[in-house]
Amino acid sequence: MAVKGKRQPHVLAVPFPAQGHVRPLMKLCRRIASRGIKVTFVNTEHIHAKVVAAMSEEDKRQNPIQLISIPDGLPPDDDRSPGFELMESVIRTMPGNLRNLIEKINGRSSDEKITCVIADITIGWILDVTQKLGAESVVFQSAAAAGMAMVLQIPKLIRAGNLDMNGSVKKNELINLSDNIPSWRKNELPWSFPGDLKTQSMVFETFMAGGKTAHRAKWLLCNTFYELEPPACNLIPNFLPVGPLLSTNNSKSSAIGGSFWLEDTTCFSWLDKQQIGSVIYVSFGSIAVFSQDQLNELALALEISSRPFLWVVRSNLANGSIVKFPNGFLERVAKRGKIVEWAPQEEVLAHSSIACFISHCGWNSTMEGLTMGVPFLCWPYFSDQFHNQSYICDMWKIGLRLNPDENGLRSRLEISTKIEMLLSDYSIKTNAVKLKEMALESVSGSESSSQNFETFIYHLKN
Ligand SMILES: O=c1ccn([C@@H]2O[C@H](COP(=O)(O)OP(=O)(O)O[C@H]3O[C@H](CO)[C@@H](O)[C@H](O)[C@H]3O)[C@@H](O)[C@H]2O)c(=O)[nH]1
Repeated sequence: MAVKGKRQPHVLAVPFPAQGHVRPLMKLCRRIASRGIKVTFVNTEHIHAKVVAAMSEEDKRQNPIQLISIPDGLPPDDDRSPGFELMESVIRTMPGNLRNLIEKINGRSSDEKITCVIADITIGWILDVTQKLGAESVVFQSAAAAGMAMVLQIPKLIRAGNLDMNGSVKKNELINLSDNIPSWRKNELPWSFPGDLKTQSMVFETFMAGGKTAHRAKWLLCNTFYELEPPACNLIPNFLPVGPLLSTNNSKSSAIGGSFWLEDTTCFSWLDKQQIGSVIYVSFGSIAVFSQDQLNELALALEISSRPFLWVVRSNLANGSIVKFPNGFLERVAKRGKIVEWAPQEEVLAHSSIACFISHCGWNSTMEGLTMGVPFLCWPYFSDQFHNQSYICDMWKIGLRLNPDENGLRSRLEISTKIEMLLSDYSIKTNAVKLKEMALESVSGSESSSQNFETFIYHLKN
C-alpha cells in the first residue's frame, strides 16, 4: 500500500535493445505490475514494432504494462544486428530521447511522475540522466551474477594489469574473481567481440560506465538466485537476485510478452505426441549464426541420433544466407523431427517429452533449462556464453561440452556421440533435477528470490 500523501510509484524500465535483454526485463516488469504498480516499458521503435507484432490481441488486452518507444537513431533499412553501429547510435541518442520522454510524462500530472528507472546494466549510464529528473536508479542484469560482479570489478582489473583499456586480457591468463566462480579466459568475457576490437572497445566502455553508475544505484537486480551462484552474489553491493524470472501464466501463448518473433504454438500438439523424456530440443537464442557447413553437420547429427527433435531455425540463422538443409534431410526426418522459426521456449522446456537441450548457453536459456531440470549439450557462440558453459559443465555438472575439430566445426559424430553420452549419464540427470528443485524453491513463498522481490516491491511503494 502506498503511504497516504506519497507519490504513486511509477516505474520506467529501459532494456538494452536485444531479445535476450528485453524478455527477462519484461517478465520482471509484469511481476511488478501485478502488484498494482504502474510500469512503463520503453523499447526502441524498431523493437517495439516487433514486440507488438508478436503479441496476440488477447495479450495486448491483458498486458498490465504500458509499452512505448523512442527512436534508436538508425536509418529504417539498418539490420540493427548487435555491433558497433547499434551501440554507437544507442549511446548517441538514448540519453536525450529518454530525458525528453521522462519530462513529457512528468509534465502530465503529479500522479504520473516517474519515481524509479530500471535500466539494463549495459546502458546503466542512462541512470545518470534519469536520476537528475528525480527518479531513483535501479540496475538490471539479464545475465549471470558472475558477469555483473566482473563488470563491477573492471577498474580493479585494469589497475592490476589483468585488462587493458579495450577490455582484452593483458597477459593471456585466466581472470579469477573467487575460487568458487569459474575463471574467464581470453575472448570469453561479457564484452568480448573476438576479431572486432572496435566494437569490443565500445562495448567495454559502456560496461565500464554502467558499472560506475551501478555502484551508485539503490538496487542491483538480476535474473539469478542466491543459491545458484553465492560467491558471485556476495561480491555485489545492494544486490537483489530475483530469478528465475518465469512467465506469469500458463496460457500457452506469447503472453509473457517481449518476444521478437511469433511463437509457433504447434510445438505443443507435436510434443504431446512424443514419449516422455525423448525429445532433443535445439535452440541458439536470438543472435548466434552458423556457417552452412556447421548447419549441415548439426542436421546430419540429428538424423544419426534417430531420436525425435524440435529444432528452432531462425530465418537469419545461416549468417545472412538462406537456410539450406542437406539433400533429402527434411524428407528423411519428417516423422520424428519438427523445425520451427521461433518456439515458446520456456513452455517447451517445461514439457515432459523434453530429454535434453542443445543450447548456445545464453543466460536466459540457461536459467530456463535449469529451472525445468533439463540437461544441456553446450554450444557457446560468444560473450558470457562460455562462462555459462563452465557453470553448466564444471560447477553444476548438468551438461556436457561439444568440442570443435581442427577446422572449428562441431562434427556430426561429435554431436551425436555427446547426445548419447548425455542421455545415458545418470548423475547429470540427478544434478539437473536437484537444481530444478533449488530454482523453484528460490521463487516460492519465503525463499531468497521471493523475499528479495518483496523487499523491492516494499521499497517501491514506500
Ligand atoms: O525459439 C525460441 C528461442 C529463444 N526464445 C527465448 O529468447 C530468449 C533468448 O535469450 P538467451 O538464451 O539469453 O539468448 P540470446 O538471445 O543470445 O541473449 C543475449 O543476451 C543474454 C542475456 O544478457 C546473454 O546471456 C547472451 O549471451 C546474449 O546473446 C530466451 O528467453 C528464450 O526463451 C524463445 O522464446 N523462442
